[in-house]
Amino acid sequence: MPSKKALVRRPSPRLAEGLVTHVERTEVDVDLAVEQWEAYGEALRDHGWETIEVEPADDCPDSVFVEDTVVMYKNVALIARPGAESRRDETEGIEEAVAALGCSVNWVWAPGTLEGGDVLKVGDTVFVGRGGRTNAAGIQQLRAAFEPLGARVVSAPVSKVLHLKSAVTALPDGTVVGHIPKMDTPSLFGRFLPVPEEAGAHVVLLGGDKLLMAASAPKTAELYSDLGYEPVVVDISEFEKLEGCVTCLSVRLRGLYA
Ligand SMILES: NC(=O)NCCC[C@H](N)C(=O)O
Repeated sequence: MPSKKALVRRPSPRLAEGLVTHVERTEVDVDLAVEQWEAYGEALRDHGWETIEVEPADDCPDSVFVEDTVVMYKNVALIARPGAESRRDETEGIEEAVAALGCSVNWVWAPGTLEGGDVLKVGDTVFVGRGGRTNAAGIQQLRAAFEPLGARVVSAPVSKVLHLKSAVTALPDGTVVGHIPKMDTPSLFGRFLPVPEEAGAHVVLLGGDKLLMAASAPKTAELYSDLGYEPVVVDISEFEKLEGCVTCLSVRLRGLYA
């Protein structure tokens, strides 16, 4: 039976200093963010996930966005090399966490940059966004790490949003969902469903028909319900102010041998 473990990382007290690139900076309520983070973890646990806290990285304002620090494929963890220099120190704690779980560990090396938010896995296809945070060398290294394990790596331009997964994720049947105004190349994704809200494009697959998604996408939640899915809604407003979404607050591990 596949493991259902999820890595999460407690928000830094410096969260409000987190990076913003494609949105205007607005004030972040750090206490509220911590409450929202607790509720997010609760939602994972309520649906059978064991949450594992990565050692906090309090000097790194964006460290709560743990997804960006590692990419998992089967039992192999590829430690990212964030394109944002202020995020580079975040990877130390994640290395320890994945090694402790018995993963085989690989690294992205300079001049490569890669952030986990740019990587979308749909079965054995691994889409990787080439944009502000992930460069061509990073993509080549991802290919070298995962193609020998059976992955097919497909690269996609990303210019309108922070990461590939700020624009697209996928439903349990592999249909890619995205908000077209934020996408560079909708035709790249094969079976594709457009959704009416940007945050509606972000789903975390909790298992079965359950989709974890943000409260800021009510029309898309209705669309998913109509299609037979069960949205599990969490409010992540304070993270959205920093261009975070539901996907970036955890790393789900399903391919562990343990
Ligand atoms: N995977 C993600 O969507 N990560 C969000 C990162 C937001 C953070 N403020 C950053 O700019 O790096």
